[in-house]
Amino acid sequence: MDKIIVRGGKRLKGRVRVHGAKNAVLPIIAASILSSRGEILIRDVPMLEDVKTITQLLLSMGIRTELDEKAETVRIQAEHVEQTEAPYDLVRKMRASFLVMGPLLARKKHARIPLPGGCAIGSRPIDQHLKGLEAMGAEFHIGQGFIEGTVPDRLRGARIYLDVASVGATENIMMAAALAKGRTVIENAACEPEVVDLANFINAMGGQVRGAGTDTIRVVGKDFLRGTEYTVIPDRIEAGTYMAAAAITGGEVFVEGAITDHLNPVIAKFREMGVEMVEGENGIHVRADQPLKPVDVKTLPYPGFPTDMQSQMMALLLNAEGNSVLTETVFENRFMHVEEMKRMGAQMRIDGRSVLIEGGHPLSGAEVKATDLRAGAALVLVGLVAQGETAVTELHHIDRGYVGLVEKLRSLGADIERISEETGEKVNIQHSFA
Ligand SMILES: CC(=O)N[C@H]1[C@@H](OP(=O)(O)OP(=O)(O)OC[C@H]2O[C@@H](n3ccc(=O)[nH]c3=O)[C@H](O)[C@@H]2O)O[C@H](CO)[C@@H](O)[C@@H]1O
Ligand SMILES: C=C(OP(=O)(O)O)C(=O)O
Repeated sequence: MDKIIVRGGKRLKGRVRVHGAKNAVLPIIAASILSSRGEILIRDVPMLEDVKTITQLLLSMGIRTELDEKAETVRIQAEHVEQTEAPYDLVRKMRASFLVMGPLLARKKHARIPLPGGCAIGSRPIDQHLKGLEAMGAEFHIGQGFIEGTVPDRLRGARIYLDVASVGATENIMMAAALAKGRTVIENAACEPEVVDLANFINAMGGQVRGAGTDTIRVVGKDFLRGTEYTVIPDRIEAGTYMAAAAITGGEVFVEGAITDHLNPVIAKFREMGVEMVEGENGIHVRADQPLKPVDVKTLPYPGFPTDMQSQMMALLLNAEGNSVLTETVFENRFMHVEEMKRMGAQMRIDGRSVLIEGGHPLSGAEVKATDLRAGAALVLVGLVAQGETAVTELHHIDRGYVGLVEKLRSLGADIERISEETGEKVNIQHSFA
């Protein structure tokens, strides 16, 4: 097991490049299963553990899949899909594995996938995925920890109203609808940029998806989809994390590749806190030379403030001069990092779905554990300003979603390294990706 060691007190300065979006590339790779002709080439693929997991999943189905780490590409040839059962070992590592359900049902009329289960941030049910797919003619049977879906005839288009604007359910239904017979309408659909990216990818394969990015998506099913080349959007959450790193250290950083439109709610809150945010040609300049002001924040589905930036925002608010309230409305249990931050001197209290934060108290380094992916990044952010040394453990969470976090922060001037707990030696994660 590795840990990240960070010694606080450095002001970050420079330029950092944002990689492709994890939450866009995972559904895009899953959607490749829909293509029965030609080859798919996906560019700007972040070489993350989650990407490795989903490509292994495709390989386990007999789909030709090749990751090129240097070129940051994935090539997929899905003419033959030999296996429609997903191994538990892969699904338990990553909930997004469930995104192969829609494509498999559409393409092969069968899928058997281990139930993804709960996780650190909440129970995360899949009822909306199933409701949508059932409306299109799929039948489900649950047993022995698996969910098995079958399609007696061919999936057919349907009108589906989602009770919650779930990102994953919208994506699963959209993918299934792309090969269904007739027209599907998804109402109360999720509007996240990653949903739009998936729709664009399906269209690039010859699909017909309209309205992605609004709450009503219309899909006309096609008889087949074909190979294409596609470039994934930049990761707005990774961008937001580096924006927070600049702001928390009173630094000045150009976050290259960040798309302002995708980050509006985050940028607005940073500005309210007194951080200068200037849109550049291909990114955002962040400059923080004033004390941070406290603000209230509530997470919401897009275009609201993203839940995936909640813990990083908390790190920032701990350093604001005054009290803030941070409310989480998307997941019911996404405050696991609060106790870890308290170990570093944070003064805050959970009150139902909100956290009352008293900013401005001194923070000191401690050994803390990443309780989920974004919580891990947030603890590193606190470490950047805490006095002394912070050691962040349970790095498998961080590795799911950040390419070269340590290297990128170090290039901005942070005093940070990753060491192996067994040998005490430095680890360069970019070389440890198999
Ligand atoms: C791989 C990926 O893209 N992950 C993102 C995706 O997760 P994911 O797609 O799992 O998140 P959802 O949008 O589905 O979940 C939002 C809320 O809806 C609830 N829900 C969801 C499905 C369902 O069938 N029933 C139901 O009640 C969930 O419990 C949660 O409270 O969107 C989340 C919300 O922006 C992000 O935090 C995750 O980073
Ligand atoms: C919660 C996240 O991802 P996942 O849905 O894959 O767990 C995340 O990216 O912050």
